Amino acid sequence: MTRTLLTPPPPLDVSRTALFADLDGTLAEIRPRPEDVGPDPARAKILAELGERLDGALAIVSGRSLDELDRILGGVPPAVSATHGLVRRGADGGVVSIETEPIPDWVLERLRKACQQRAGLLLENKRVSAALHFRAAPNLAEFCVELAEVLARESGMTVQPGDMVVELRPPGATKAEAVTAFMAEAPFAGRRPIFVGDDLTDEDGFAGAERLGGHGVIVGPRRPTRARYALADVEAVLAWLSPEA
Ligand SMILES: O=P(O)(O)OC[C@H]1O[C@H](O[C@H]2O[C@H](CO)[C@@H](O)[C@H](O)[C@H]2O)[C@H](O)[C@@H](O)[C@@H]1O
Repeated sequence: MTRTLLTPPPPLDVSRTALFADLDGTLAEIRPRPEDVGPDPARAKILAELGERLDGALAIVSGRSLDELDRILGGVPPAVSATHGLVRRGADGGVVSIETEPIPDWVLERLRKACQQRAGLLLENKRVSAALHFRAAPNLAEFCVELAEVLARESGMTVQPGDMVVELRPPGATKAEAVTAFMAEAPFAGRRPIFVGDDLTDEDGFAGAERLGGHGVIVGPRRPTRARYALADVEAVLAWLSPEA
């Protein structure tokens, strides 16, 4: 982990790189609510071109559900990992779900009740996990984390902290395992993994890339990090990934 000043990454070596990118805060600007993020023609063009330049070795590795990723990205690139590594779709379109049990109803009910009783909280049901968002009520951060911890103890689920959000998810796969699984398959195998992301779960992605001889690129000011390079914001990421870079 480092707190020292990190420099921007060198231009992508597209012939040898497998690129893994987070979505929110990395390829898409943070918005007040998850549903405020939608398709974007400029980003879509950059990703389509990048996928071609990398011969398909491009995957989005996100905390979003698979349906959400398809709504926002329109299936480009085809390779995605959803719900922090619990679901994965390969470059060939095959979907692998590591955990298929839906989040228990009683857990959802307790989260729903908390949202009904406190203005500003938002529940995102991702079927195998649930996110309690407090971006509109930052003063409730501690309450949300404590509630998630209680529910995790009672349900055997895991607490996943994030950017103005706390999630409950089954224990198991992380973004690191998603990177490892992609790297065992064509067209990723034999390339050097680079993972770009902004949030806490992206540290798992950075670790996964490092373990296979690659590295991480952190977006924004969050520190400490195990990433080797840094980019300031979404705009800088999209510029780095563009053919003109
Ligand atoms: O791994 P990511 O692709 O970065 O997904 C992480 C979470 O992103 C979404 O929430 C975040 O973005 C929202 C839209 O900008 C924002 O309103 C929220 O405060 C952020 O936490 C998504 O809703 C979550 O399901 C993802 O886990």
